[in-house]
Order: sequence, then structure tokens, then C-alpha cells
Amino acid sequence: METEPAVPHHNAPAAGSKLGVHYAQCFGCGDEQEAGLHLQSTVGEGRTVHSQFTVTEAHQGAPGLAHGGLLACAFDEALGATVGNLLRKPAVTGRLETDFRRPVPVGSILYIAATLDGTAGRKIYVSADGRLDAEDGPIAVRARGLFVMVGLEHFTTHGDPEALEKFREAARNNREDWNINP
Ligand SMILES: CCCCC/C=C\C/C=C\C/C=C\C/C=C\CCCC(=O)SCCNC(=O)CCNC(=O)[C@H](O)C(C)(C)COP(=O)(O)OP(=O)(O)OC[C@H]1O[C@@H](n2cnc3c(N)ncnc32)[C@H](O)[C@@H]1OP(=O)(O)O
Repeated sequence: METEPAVPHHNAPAAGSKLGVHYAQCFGCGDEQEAGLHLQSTVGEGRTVHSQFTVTEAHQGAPGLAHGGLLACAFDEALGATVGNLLRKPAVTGRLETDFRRPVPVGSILYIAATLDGTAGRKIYVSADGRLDAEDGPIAVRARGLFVMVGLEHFTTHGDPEALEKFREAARNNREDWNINP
């Protein structure tokens, strides 16, 4: 199947919109996860979302340095937020590739710029660069993800249906129009 340009949903948040926490218990963005990444995201121009998080002592692998797996988590979240908010369709990560180009010290702020690259049926291609301490800082991490659109039953069948219901109630944005329409 051919890859097509990704077209943002007509109700996708406009450039400049800050994206809220998508789930309070989410390790990537949740505000009820003390040691989580607390990633914050804002919609950019075109098909982009800009996210950032501060690396803390809770995120170490080697002394004073971020754990690569947690950096991958940050990219999973940033890419997922890009897919979920611009396309407004539930999707899960099928594949996530990360290139670690520079060490990321505790105390640094990682600026992640993600772009929706295209879709092919249920598959969504998205990629991101993570820069150190400034939007134009040196690239520390690069990632490419393949997300796969799923029905909401993915979460009720495999996850916690009660938590999902609370998630839906808490959603500030109208997500009723989320559907699978490959
Ligand atoms: C998390 C959100 C919860 C709430 C959702 C609702 C609203 C969300 C709102 C806002 C969202 C904002 C932010 C989200 C932020 C972060 C998100 C984090 C996301 C995650 O962290 S999520 C956890 C990790 N994730 C999983 O837990 C997935 C486990 N997995 C599966 O559940 C299945 O594996 C599935 C569904 C992926 C596919 O299964 P399936 O049976 O439906 O479909 P199938 O296998 O046919 O794949 C269809 C086509 O994708 C190709 N394909 C699949 N996998 C591939 C791979 N790895 N490499 C290359 N190609 C692959 C096939 O080759 C085929 O391609 P083709 O059609 O061309 O043949």
C-alpha cells in the first residue's frame, strides 16, 4: 500500500495549542506519576508537535545521565501525542527506533520536534528530533515510529475498561468523533 501524506483531522487543535495530559497515570505525560517524564506538548505549524521535558535524577541510567529507555519513552509519548492529537484517531506504537547521538545529562531539557510523515491504511509514520537545552540545540536523540490505528476496544479488551471510562469522562476535548477510517 502506498504511503500518503498525513492529513490532520479537521478538529485537530490549532498551531500554538498546548496539549493537556492525555491520561493522569501516563508515565510520559501524567501529572499523577511523580517520577514520570511530565512531558509537555504544543502543536506546531504544519504537521508538527513540539514537546519538552526536564531530565531529573529519577531518569538516570549511568550516574548523571538519562537512561536510554526513558528517552525512548519520551519519544514514544511525543510521537503518540502527535499522532493522537493531529489525526484524532486512537493508535498504538507498533515500532519505535531511536538513535542516541549524544549523552543527555540530568538537568537538561530535551526539546522534541515531531512530524507526521505519512499514512498507509492503518499505519502512521512519524519521526522526531530531540535537541539539548534549546529548540535549536544539538541533536541528542532521533526517533522514527510506526503507529497502528486501533478501535477503542483495543483498550477495553486488553486494558482496564473502568480506567478507560474515567479517561473518557475526563477528556476535555470532544473525542466522540474519533473513529477508525483507514
Ligand atoms: C495510550 C492512549 C490510550 C487512550 C487512547 C485514546 C485516546 C488517546 C488520546 C490522545 C493520545 C495522546 C497521546 C498518546 C501518547 C502516547 C502513546 C503511547 C503509545 C504506546 O506506547 S502504545 C503501547 C505499546 N504498543 C502496544 O502495546 C501495541 C501492541 N501491539 C498490538 O496491539 C498489535 O500488534 C497492533 C495493534 C500494533 C497491530 O496488530 P493488528 O492485528 O491490529 O494489525 P496487524 O498486525 O495486521 O498490523 C497492521 C499493519 O501494521 C504493520 N505492523 C504492525 N506492527 C508492526 C511492526 N512492529 N513493524 C512493522 N510493521 C508493523 C503490519 O505489518 C500491518 O501492515 P500491512 O497492513 O501493510 O500488512
